[in-house]
Amino acid sequence: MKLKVGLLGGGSWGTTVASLTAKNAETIIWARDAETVEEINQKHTNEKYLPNAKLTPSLVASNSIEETVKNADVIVLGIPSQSMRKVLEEAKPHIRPWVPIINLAKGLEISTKKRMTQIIEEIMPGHPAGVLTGPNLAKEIHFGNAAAAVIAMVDKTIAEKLQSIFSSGLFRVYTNSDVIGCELGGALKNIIAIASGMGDGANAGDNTRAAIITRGLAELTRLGVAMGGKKATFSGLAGMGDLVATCSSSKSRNHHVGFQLGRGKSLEQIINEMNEVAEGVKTAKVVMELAKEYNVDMPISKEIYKVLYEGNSVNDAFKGLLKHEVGSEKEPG
Ligand SMILES: NC(=O)C1=CN([C@@H]2O[C@H](COP(=O)(O)OP(=O)(O)OC[C@H]3O[C@@H](n4cnc5c(N)ncnc54)[C@H](O)[C@@H]3O)[C@@H](O)[C@H]2O)C=CC1
Ligand SMILES: O=C(CO)COP(=O)(O)O
Repeated sequence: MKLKVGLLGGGSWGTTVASLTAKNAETIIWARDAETVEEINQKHTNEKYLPNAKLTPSLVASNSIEETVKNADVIVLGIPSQSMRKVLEEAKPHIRPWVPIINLAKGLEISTKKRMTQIIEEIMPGHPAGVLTGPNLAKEIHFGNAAAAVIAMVDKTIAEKLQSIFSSGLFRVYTNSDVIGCELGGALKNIIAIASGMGDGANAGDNTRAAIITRGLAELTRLGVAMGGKKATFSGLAGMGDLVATCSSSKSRNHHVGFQLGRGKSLEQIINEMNEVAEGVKTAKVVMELAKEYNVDMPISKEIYKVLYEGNSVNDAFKGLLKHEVGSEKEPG
C-alpha cells in the first residue's frame, strides 16, 4: 500500500518537494491561495513560484488543511519559519497520532530562537520530528538537474523509511541522525549567502567569495557545535554543501538580497520587489542573540546584521571584516 503524504505550503520549495513525493506516495499539498490550488489541480503548474515547471500529474492540491493532513502517514512542513508555528497549530487537531513530521524550512523563530523541529516537538509531542535539507535550489530540481539532500531524524529506522518517499533517480537523499546540526546548517548559511551575494554585487571577486564561504563555514560550525550539532555535519550536505550552492547561485533568494545590497539598493526596496522569502534576513537577528548567549565569535554574520538593521553600508561591512583580527585558521575569529 502506498504511503500518504500531506504537505503544507505551496511556495517554491513546498511545491517542489510535493512534486517529488507524488512520484512515490499519494501526496496532497495545501496552499492558502485558492488560485494556486486550482492551477496545480487543473494545469499541474505553479507559475508564480516555479515558472515553466511541470509538476507530477498525480499531485493533488487542496485549500483545506484538514483534508490535507487527516489521512496522512507523513506530514511535511514547507512554510516559512516565522509562520510555521501558526500553521502547525491549525493543523494539529487533524493530524493522526504518532505520524512523523518533517520540516523543510531553513530559519529560526525570532520570538523564541527555536529551530523548527523544536517547535514541532513542542506543539506535537510524541511525533517523530525531522528535517529534509541540503543544497537544493528549487528551480534547478524541476529541470532535471541532479541533487543530493539529507533527511535527519533521531530514529534511523524512520529516517530510512522516509528516505524512499523523497528520493528519485536525480534526487538522492542521505540519512543523518544529527537533527540539530543539519537544521542549523540550513538556517545559518543563509546569512553567509547574503554576505557572498553582497560581495558579488559589489564586484569583490572570486577570491573574496571563497574567503566568505570558508570563513563563513568556520563561524557557523562554531555556533552549531556550541548549540549541540556535530562538527562533521557542517562539512556535509547540510553545511558545506548548502553553503556552496547558496553562496554561489543567482537562483538563491538570500544571495539575491545580498547582491542587490551590494548594488546599492535598500533592504526595504529589495524585499518589496520580491515575492519569495529570504530567511537569512530574519535569522540574522536571532543569530546575533545566539552568538552572545553561546559566547561565539561570528564576524561575518555581525557585519551583515549591521548592514541589515543598523544602517551600515556595504563598504562599512567590508572594512569591518578587514579590520577583524587575523588569527590562526583553527582558532575562533
Ligand atoms: N526555494 C528553495 O529553493 C528552498 C527553500 N527552502 C526553505 O523552504 C521554506 C519555504 O520556502 P519557499 O517555499 O521557497 O518560500 P516561498 O517564498 O517560495 O513560498 C512561501 C509559501 O509559504 C506560504 N506562506 C507564507 N506564510 C504563510 C502563512 N502564514 N500561512 C500559510 N502559508 C504561508 C506562501 O503563501 C507561499 O506559498 C523556507 O524556509 C526556505 O528557506 C529550503 C530549501 C530550498
Ligand atoms: O536553501 C536553499 C537551497 O538549498 C534555497 O536558498 P534561498 O532561500 O536563498 O533561495
